[in-house]
Amino acid sequence: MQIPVINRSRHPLPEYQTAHAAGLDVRANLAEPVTLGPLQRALIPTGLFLEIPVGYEMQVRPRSGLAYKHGIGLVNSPGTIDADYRGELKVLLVNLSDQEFVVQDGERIAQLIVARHEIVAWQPAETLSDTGRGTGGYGSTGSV
Ligand SMILES: O=c1ccn([C@H]2C[C@H](O)[C@@H](COP(=O)(O)OP(=O)(O)OP(=O)(O)O)O2)c(=O)[nH]1
Ligand SMILES: [Mg+2]
Repeated sequence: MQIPVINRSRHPLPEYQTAHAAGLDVRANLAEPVTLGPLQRALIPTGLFLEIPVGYEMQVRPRSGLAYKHGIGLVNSPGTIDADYRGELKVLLVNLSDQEFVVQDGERIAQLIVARHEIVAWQPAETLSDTGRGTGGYGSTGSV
């Protein structure tokens, strides 16, 4: 898929790091490093502006290495980039560890996945079809 992109960052475009990676690693574009204290969050700019095709969305997902080693996640995981968004792609990092974490300029902070989505037309109804599950949820099937 081709996605028009304006790169106003000092860094390369997001890239697949291995042959069959699902996610394109995206880099922070920072004039100076950002320090995240425990439980602090920050909207990190990327310098990228995209035009995602209609009928598709982009998901911004955490990197497991940052999550495991430093407790860095995304507050809104997965972030959703809409096809009609023309602003700068930003990444909402949160520090879930008890140590400070410094986000460096050019650091790969998240990964981007493009996915097709349906467009819903609601069909108002009075009843819904019967199922074995019915209204059960939230652990109704047990844990073992
Ligand atoms: O991690 C994210 C999430 C969102 N966005 C941008 C693109 C997206 O299309 C727009 C709106 O995001 P969302 O719909 O999740 O936020 P909202 O709180 O519903 O804002 P809005 O009222 O603008 O839709 O913000 C990002 O750059 N990064
Ligand atoms: Mg919205």
